[in-house]
Amino acid sequence: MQFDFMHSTDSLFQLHALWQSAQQSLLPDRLKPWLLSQGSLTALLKKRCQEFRLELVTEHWQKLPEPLQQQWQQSEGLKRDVILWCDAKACIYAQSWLPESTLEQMEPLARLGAQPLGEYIFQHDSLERGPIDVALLQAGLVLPVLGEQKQLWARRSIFSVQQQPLLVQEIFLPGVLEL
Ligand SMILES: C=C(O[C@@H]1C=C(C(=O)O)C=C[C@H]1O)C(=O)O
Repeated sequence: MQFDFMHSTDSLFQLHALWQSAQQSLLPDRLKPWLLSQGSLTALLKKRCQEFRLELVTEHWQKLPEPLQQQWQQSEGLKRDVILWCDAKACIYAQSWLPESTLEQMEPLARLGAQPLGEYIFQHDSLERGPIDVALLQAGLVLPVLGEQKQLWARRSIFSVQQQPLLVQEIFLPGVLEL
């Protein structure tokens, strides 16, 4: 299935999703291990497929969403959207926000390109992962090709690397269930 992300929402913040603690959520059994995985999702996917591929959808310097401006007391950062493919199955649509202070502290994060974000941050001893929140997103708002009827589970965490924050949001696409 070819995904048309060009019309996807610019920011998942626009979806006004109901994010809840993963620990307090009733999660589907088949996705639970993926949604609760504390380690690198990239590493987990790579173990489950022959050919892993990262598709860089967008990487733009822009205003942070209002909630992140408040939380991080910064106004701008890098928004990075990728699709993680496993054996030609689209598995994860990830949208990450990296504020200016984080990029100043770790310059390679500003030029990851096709290198998975996880491969960089999980090699740092200073990496800390905040709690995982989950939400059930109206897929049609993110993936029009899936139509309104589909709902997709998503998770998000705020990481800290060398005491600098970044937000990672991951939407689990139907391909994950085929692995
Ligand atoms: C945070 C990770 O990085 C993965 C890769 C991403 C990227 O390259 O932008 C974003 C989110 C993750 O799916 C991870 O591997 O857990």
